[in-house]
Amino acid sequence: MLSLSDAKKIAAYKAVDENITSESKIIGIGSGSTIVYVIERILQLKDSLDKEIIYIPTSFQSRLLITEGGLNLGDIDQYPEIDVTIDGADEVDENLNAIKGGGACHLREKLVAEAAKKFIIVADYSKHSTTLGEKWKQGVPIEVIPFAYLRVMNSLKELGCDNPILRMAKAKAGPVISDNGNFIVDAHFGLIKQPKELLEKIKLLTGVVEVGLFVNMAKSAYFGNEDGSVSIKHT
Ligand SMILES: O=C(CO)[C@H](O)[C@H](O)COP(=O)(O)O
Repeated sequence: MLSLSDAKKIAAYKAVDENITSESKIIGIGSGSTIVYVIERILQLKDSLDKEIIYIPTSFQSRLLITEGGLNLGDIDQYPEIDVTIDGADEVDENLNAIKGGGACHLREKLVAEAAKKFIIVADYSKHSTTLGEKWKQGVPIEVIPFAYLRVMNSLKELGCDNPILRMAKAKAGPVISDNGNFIVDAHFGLIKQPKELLEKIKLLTGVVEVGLFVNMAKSAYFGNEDGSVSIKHT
C-alpha cells in the first residue's frame, strides 16, 4: 500500500512523462508538496528535454524549485501564453473542478493555469471526491486584501459559511500573508454542489482578490493510487 507522498510522486511522474513533450516550450509550475515531485521528474529527464524550455512559477516556493534546479525561470508578464501548467490540488471532484489554496498560492496558480493551453492536476488518492467539500474540511481558501477581511468574513456568513476563519501563521503571531501581501480566509460551505455559482458569489465581494475554486479549468487529473497505479481522468 503506497503512502500519500509516494502516491503524489507516481502521479507527478506520470503527468510529466505524458505532458511535457518536445512541443512544450513554456511550462507553468504549481505549488505544494506534489510539485516537488514534478520538478524532480523534470530534472531526471532534463537531458532529453528541450534546453530552452521556460518555467513559470506560481509562488515563491516554485520559483525556488525552478532556480535551484537550474531550470530557466520566466515570468507570466514575458510569457502570457503557456503550453502546459501542472499543479496539485486539495480536492478534485468528478468533473475535475478543484479546491486549491491550501498553500495560499491560488491567485497566482489560477492565473498560470488560465494562461495554459492545458491545465493538468496531480494528486494522491485522498483528494478525489464526488462533490467538492467531501474531503477537504478546511474550507475554500479565499485571498482577501487585509483592509477588507472582516467585512468579507461577515459577508461569507450571509452566503452560508457558518464559521469563516482567518488563516493564522504557524511560526509567527499573526495571519498568513500570501505572496501578494494579502490575507487568506478559509470558508467552509459543506458539500459544494454548484461550485461555479459559489465562486461567482464570493468573487463579487469587495476586497476578495481570488477564490480557491477552480471550475471548468483542468483538462486532466492524475491520481496516484494506493496500489501503485495512476488513474487519469479527462474532461
Ligand atoms: O493549491 C495549492 C497551494 O496553494 C496546492 O496545490 C495544494 O494545497 C495541494 O498541495 P499538496 O501538493 O502539498 O498536497
